[in-house]
Amino acid sequence: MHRVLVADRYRLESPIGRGAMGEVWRATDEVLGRPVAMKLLLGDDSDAQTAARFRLEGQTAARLSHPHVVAVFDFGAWEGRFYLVMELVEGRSLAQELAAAGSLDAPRVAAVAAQTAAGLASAHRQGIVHRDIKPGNLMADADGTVKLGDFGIARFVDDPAAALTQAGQIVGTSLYLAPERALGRPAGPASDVYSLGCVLYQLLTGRPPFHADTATAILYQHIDTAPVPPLRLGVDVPPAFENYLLGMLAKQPEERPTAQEVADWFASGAWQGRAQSLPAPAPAAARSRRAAHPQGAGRGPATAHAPAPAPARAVPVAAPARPGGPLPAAGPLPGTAPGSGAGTTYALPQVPRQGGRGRRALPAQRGVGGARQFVRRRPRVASVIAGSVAFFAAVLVGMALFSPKTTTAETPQVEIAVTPSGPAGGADH
Ligand SMILES: Nc1ncnc2c1ncn2[C@@H]1O[C@H](COP(=O)(O)OP(=O)(O)OP(=O)(O)O)[C@@H](O)[C@H]1O
Repeated sequence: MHRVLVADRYRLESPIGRGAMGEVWRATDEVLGRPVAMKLLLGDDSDAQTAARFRLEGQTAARLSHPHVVAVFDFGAWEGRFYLVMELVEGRSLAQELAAAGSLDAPRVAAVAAQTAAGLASAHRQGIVHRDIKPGNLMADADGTVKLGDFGIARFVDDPAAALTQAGQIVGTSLYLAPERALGRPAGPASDVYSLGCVLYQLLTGRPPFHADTATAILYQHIDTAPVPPLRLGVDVPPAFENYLLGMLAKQPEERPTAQEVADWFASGAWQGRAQSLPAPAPAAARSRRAAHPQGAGRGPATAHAPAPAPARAVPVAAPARPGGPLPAAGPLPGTAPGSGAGTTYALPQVPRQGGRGRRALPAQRGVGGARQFVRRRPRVASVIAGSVAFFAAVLVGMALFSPKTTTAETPQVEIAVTPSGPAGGADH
């Protein structure tokens, strides 16, 4: 295969690596006389679905032209194998960078955030969701410029027919999968922002926000566990950076910033800021407008924002973790009200939005309405609590009515079995 000429034009020089769908080669475009990267679909994987996904990767990426997206030059078939010709990124992926360094410092991660989010925003403006943001798909060239590649499982937001995955199958890596996708809902631009948040968290701390022995356990954590703030892990990161990152990891898609907002915020240098004050609730009009576009699809190009973020909401914090120690066990998000003393609260800095768009306040901030919101978001938890209360009441009434006149020491013990309850709609992976 070495020094082979593909399609009478591309001379294969040396292998770069191999992924799930194909092998990537360093090659030379002999017509234009420039180095390129060529992905060749693996011979033994060339079923119709894989070939369709491979073609879609080329067509999707070819629609994008952005300094932080790997450019696609050509696509074709040669000797029964599909190939994709791309811009050659002379460097290494962030997965490799991470493996070599363990973790990256805050300025480097902020640069990665700004650049990747800018590339992502350009895809979102085209109606394209990447769906597979992970360190291996972020490539850094020799001067550290990051480019987003591998649109292999991207699909157009507004084209459900383009779904090339089998029904019920969640494509993507569970470590970076947004909660809504773990629940089997479609991916939207906000899902990419969540995945990027997971990647940034991993770059900063050396570990993804959630990890467990099984993909299912990880999915549950994405749905219902608050990430441990990086500062609690002993990571040297400015509080404003941490707050914003936790906002990208919000469980509700509509509470996350858009990719363009992420790009602008990190590029502005606001991440170097200090602690935020407690948030003010967003205006009702802004909330309803936000809810009308939960995934951010169909928005026009995002606008530039002022560098200083305004706090918008508090982020519940998980139990303290020992720096460098294991993550706390999975558990439900605490509904801790700000200032309740049950845990530190963090304010999410909010980039001002054009037209006064704002982020929703957390239930705890909305007083009585917060309880209603909690019940709406956690129907199973609420029904388990209600059921347990009713059960206890029935037991007490029964004991009062039917128990013989005995002393406390003679009263038989009542055992109550609590049935564990998980999130609805858990997905197979
Ligand atoms: N345009 C490119 N320039 C330079 N290296 C590239 C380019 N595209 C991919 N690579 C490298 O080639 C290797 C294989 O990439 P590929 O996209 O096929 O798989 P992957 O992203 O590692 O895994 P998967 O596709 O299974 O998610 C990776 O090391 C990647 O960094």
